[in-house]
Amino acid sequence: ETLLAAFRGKRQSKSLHRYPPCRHPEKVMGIAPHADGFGLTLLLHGDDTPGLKIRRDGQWHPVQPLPGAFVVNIGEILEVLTNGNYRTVLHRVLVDAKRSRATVAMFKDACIGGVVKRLPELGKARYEAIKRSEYSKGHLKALNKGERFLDTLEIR
Ligand SMILES: O=C(O)CCC(=O)C(=O)O
Ligand SMILES: [Fe+2]
Repeated sequence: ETLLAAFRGKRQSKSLHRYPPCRHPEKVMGIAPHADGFGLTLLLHGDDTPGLKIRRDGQWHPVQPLPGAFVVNIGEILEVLTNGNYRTVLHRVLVDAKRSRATVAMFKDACIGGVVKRLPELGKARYEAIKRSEYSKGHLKALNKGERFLDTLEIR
């Protein structure tokens, strides 16, 4: 219930992606590695061209497109809300040599009273609480450096 409340009434945004084919797919990157910066992402494939890869156990694994099905991505904010019980996943997009690819990503924001922090019932915080507005700045800055903002919020 408190988790639902963190999402209720928050902003929803979308990105439409189109990745044209490229004869030298190894030379370009569709989307560089990142973790999504909101609460939850729903990703819909518009075709069955592969391209999405997730990072797990030090390797990139392909995500098979399933037209009509959503790929659900845990955003960094959901990781903080759940105090690390749900983990965000680093992902990237490679382009295809012959086929174009189209996706729609929907991002749902979340926070508690304007702050990104763990749900109060989840015990000792594993991440620093941070104002939603400050979080955005930090996330963007980290993104540009190819780093994860979450790593700087983690309390060690
Ligand atoms: O197009 C995709 O498969 C992924 C898009 C994505 O990662 C994003 O918009 O954050
Ligand atoms: Fe993403």
